Amino acid sequence: MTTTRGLRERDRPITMLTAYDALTARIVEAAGIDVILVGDSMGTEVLGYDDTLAVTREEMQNRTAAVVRGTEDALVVADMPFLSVGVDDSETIRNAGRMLKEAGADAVKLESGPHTVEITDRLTQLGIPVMAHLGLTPQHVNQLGGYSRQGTTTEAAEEILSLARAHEEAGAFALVLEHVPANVAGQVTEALNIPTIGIGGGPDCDGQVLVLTDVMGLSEDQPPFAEQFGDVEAAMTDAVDAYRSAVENGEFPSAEHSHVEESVDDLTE
Ligand SMILES: Nc1nc(=O)c2c([nH]1)NC[C@@H]1CN(c3ccc(C(=O)N[C@@H](CCC(=O)O)C(=O)O)cc3)CN21
Ligand SMILES: CC(C)C(=O)C(=O)O
Ligand SMILES: [Mg+2]
Repeated sequence: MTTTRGLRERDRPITMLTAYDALTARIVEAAGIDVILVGDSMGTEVLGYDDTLAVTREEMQNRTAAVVRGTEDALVVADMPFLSVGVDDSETIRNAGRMLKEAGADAVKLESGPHTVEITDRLTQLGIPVMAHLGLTPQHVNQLGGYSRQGTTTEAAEEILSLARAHEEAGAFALVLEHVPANVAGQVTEALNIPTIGIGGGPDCDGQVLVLTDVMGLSEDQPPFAEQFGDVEAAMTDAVDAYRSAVENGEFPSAEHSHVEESVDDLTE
């Protein structure tokens, strides 16, 4: 079993992948992934929203509970959705605490910035492990104007490094680095003791994370840093199409899927 402490002691890259329900969590755990992130990417990937901002705490908590039910002992991290963190501290603590207490998550992830240093410290002290997240933070899409690469100047990279140090100091157990240059992610990784987990951050992070639907070939828009490792959409389409045509052709259900009960008389006599 992977623990938030044990993550640091791996001798190979950490693997993290998103899952959004018991079904996908069961598959991801069985495939040997170290950490399951119930990402707020759920909003665009399975709930049909245009971005992640509309996702609610209830939705994230319900899906986190489903992921926990679908796994045996995977390390499950619940992503805190837009405005479930930061409005005020007691609300943030309650929202994060419910992910552990009610949904059974092992840790929470917050999209980080200067405003999350203190709350990361507070949550950690209360016993809620925090995964930090710097670089591209998609909940800031309205300020960023898109999902562009972050930390592309020395000044911007220094800001990421300084926030990374501050969150490590505040007690974060790991740091996601999203869509930053590989040399920036590499230097941040070098400077920290906690593990970094990159998504679009190059090979020098301590681990990697991707969105499950990108990996499986089930997403409508794939970021440039993602890789499609399978074509599950084609497999699902084939199965649905085969079912539809078998029903339309009268091939399904066949005798083996049907049962005739001889003891029932002709009902129209
Ligand atoms: N399927 C999926 N995969 C993800 O990795 C992901 C999501 N959804 N939703 C939430 C965020 C959004 N992410 C994204 C989405 C798009 C780009 C992208 O296309 N970037 C281009 C265009 C940048 C621009 O808008 O200016 C790039 O060249 O950087 C990057 C990250 C990463 N996350
Ligand atoms: C891409 C990962 C890091 C994430 O935050 C998500 O899936 O919501
Ligand atoms: Mg997220």
